[in-house]
Amino acid sequence: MQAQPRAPISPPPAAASAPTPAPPPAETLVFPPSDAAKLTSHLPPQHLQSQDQDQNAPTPQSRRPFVTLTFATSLDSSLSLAPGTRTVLSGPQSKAMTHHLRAHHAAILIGVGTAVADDPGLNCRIAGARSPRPVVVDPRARWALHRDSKVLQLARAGQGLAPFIVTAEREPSAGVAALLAEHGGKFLFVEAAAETGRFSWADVFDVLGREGLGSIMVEGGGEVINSLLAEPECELVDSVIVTIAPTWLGQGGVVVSPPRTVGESGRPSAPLRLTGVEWHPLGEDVVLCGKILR
Ligand SMILES: NC(=O)C1=CN([C@@H]2O[C@H](COP(=O)(O)OP(=O)(O)OC[C@H]3O[C@@H](n4cnc5c(N)ncnc54)[C@H](OP(=O)(O)O)[C@@H]3O)[C@@H](O)[C@H]2O)C=CC1
Ligand SMILES: Nc1nc(O)c(N)c(N[C@@H]2O[C@H](COP(=O)(O)O)[C@@H](O)[C@H]2O)n1
Repeated sequence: MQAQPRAPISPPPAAASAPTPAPPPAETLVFPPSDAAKLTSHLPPQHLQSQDQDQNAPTPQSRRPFVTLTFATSLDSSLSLAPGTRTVLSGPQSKAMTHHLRAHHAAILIGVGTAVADDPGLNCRIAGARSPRPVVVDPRARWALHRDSKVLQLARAGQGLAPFIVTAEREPSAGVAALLAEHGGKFLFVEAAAETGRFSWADVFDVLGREGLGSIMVEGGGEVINSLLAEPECELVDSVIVTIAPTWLGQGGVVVSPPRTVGESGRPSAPLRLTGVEWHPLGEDVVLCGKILR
């Protein structure tokens, strides 16, 4: 076969004079009402779905938000092929379902591992739907957010919101703080455990509740999901919605597998189970909805 002519390689623009790139072309997703109806009972109550739902309240609300744990996984429970790698698992219909969830939660939360690996947009790309507030859990403030990060490009284009970064770092980068402020985002401070450097999820959700965010969809990645599925943190999860794609990613991926528990006999026991389960086929994927059995 004849080789295709290669596109000419243009020199990279000089850093100082580089114009800010235009936001990525807007993608428009459609999630049919007949599919949306199947999810209604698994969504947060309507009054908790939008940001600042308590804006008229005299004091900031402190009630803990409704928490949905939602992610896409392979048949071998992998979120991605390897740490630091973005892997497409959802087909077009289940991707649209995820964006429907984004439209019906006040915030979308990821760990800094995902922010660094994916440079995600975290907006809702269903026409006319609102976008959630992106929240990045970044205890050491290591996410090098910059003007060209996708989430800020989308915020400038009016296609999404700037992130709130939850950190334990008392003096995060002034440059990042200024960039966040310019776009309507900010750092939120939470104390981390001295021995582990980890937050308690209750503290994270409390601080988000006080920001008026009444519902949070937690998207990942692996460490965030596994720590939230561990006892006693799993008590904070109200709804679980998992897209299962008909593919195996093989060994070495970022796997969802919470810590094992040991039963009274001393033998390993299953740590968690879902109840009230529904399975909804969407394209070639299946979407599993349920609640953690208490
Ligand atoms: N298929 C899907 O639906 C999704 C896939 N992914 C994939 O997952 C992968 C990323 O997963 P992973 O590497 O595990 O990273 P995570 O996104 O889970 O981020 C992990 C980091 O977040 C911080 N963190 C997490 N939990 C806590 C806590 N309780 N307290 C304080 N800090 C916390 C830590 O930062 P620090 O190290 O600085 O202490 C930790 O290293 C990527 O490949 C991404 O593409 C992500 C989301 C969804
Ligand atoms: N639902 C779902 N399906 C997949 O196949 C995925 N890889 C992910 N990943 C999550 O979505 C984020 C990307 O969001 P944008 O498209 O950039 O807005 C990514 O960071 C993961 O959190 N999700």
